[in-house]
Amino acid sequence: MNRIGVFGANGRMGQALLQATYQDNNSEIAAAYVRKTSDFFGINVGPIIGVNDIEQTFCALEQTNCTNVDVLIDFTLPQGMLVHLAYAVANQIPMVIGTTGLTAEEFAKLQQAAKTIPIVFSRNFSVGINLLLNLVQTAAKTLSDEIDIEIFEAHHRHKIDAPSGTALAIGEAIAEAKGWDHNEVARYERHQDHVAKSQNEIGYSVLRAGDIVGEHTAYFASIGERLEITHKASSRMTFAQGAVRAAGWLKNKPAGLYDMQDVLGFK
Ligand SMILES: NC(=O)C1=CN([C@@H]2O[C@H](COP(=O)(O)OP(=O)(O)OC[C@H]3O[C@@H](n4cnc5c(N)ncnc54)[C@H](OP(=O)(O)O)[C@@H]3O)[C@@H](O)[C@H]2O)C=CC1
Ligand SMILES: O=C(O)C1=N[C@H](C(=O)O)C[C@H](O)C1
Repeated sequence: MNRIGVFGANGRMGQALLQATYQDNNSEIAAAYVRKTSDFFGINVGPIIGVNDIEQTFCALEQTNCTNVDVLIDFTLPQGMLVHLAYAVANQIPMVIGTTGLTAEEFAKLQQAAKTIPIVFSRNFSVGINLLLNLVQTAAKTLSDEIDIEIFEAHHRHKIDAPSGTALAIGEAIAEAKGWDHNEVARYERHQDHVAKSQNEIGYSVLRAGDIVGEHTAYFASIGERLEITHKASSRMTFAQGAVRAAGWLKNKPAGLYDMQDVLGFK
């Protein structure tokens, strides 16, 4: 059994991760971590995820009874993730990370940690998006440089980072296929520009509304035709099951930075 510790266990993804771990035949919930200040601290996990045959309570990292974990999973916020990462490094525990919105400095810390522990970091753990990352590279390589490339993403009203980690991963994959520096071609803002778009740019647009789980479209448009490659997630269980799969894959891997494409064998 892969004994999994879930950080941010009370969050939207945290609860989905507990469910996915519980449902996976090769995994079990070893720890459901919340902040000590959380309303969930000390209450039973079972009723929260709709099962009655587990006895764990939501616990805090500071507690010694939250140990004996094979793999840690983090879908929180960058600030929390870095604290959790330090704990994983100090205790030499492999880690699966889905937290998005990292700065370059925060990502550099993750890369540094991966020199001592194995880490799977992915901005989207769904199979579909990981296939889409390959499809957009094929489109970018095949279509002429005169094509306009734009990325649209839509998420629920609570999401705080924008563009989404997935949208940026799509843009970076396209830039790599084109041989462009993503930082130079990414265009996040057109408000009050009053200039037509230039070639060799990747424009991002963002929608936040209601309970949208996650939608992404890459547009490749020229005069007379347009290719749109779209992925729509309708359940967070898709991401959670991918992360639990990654945790199983990671368990006995050497230190290094991996992603979901490695887990799926797409590379
Ligand atoms: N890679 C992927 O496939 C996916 C990634 N995500 C990403 O996962 C992250 C979480 O999303 P979601 O579940 O919707 O968010 P929620 O707001 O529902 O949950 C966030 C969780 O993180 C905890 N948290 C926040 N800050 C800290 C901190 N400083 N220390 C410890 N814990 C902290 C919160 O605890 P508290 O309640 O106490 O504030 C909460 O449990 C986001 O970055 C999102 O983009 C989401 C879906 C898929
Ligand atoms: O915050 C979310 O909900 C999601 N975040 C990830 C992202 O930023 O790309 C993945 C998914 O789209 C859901």
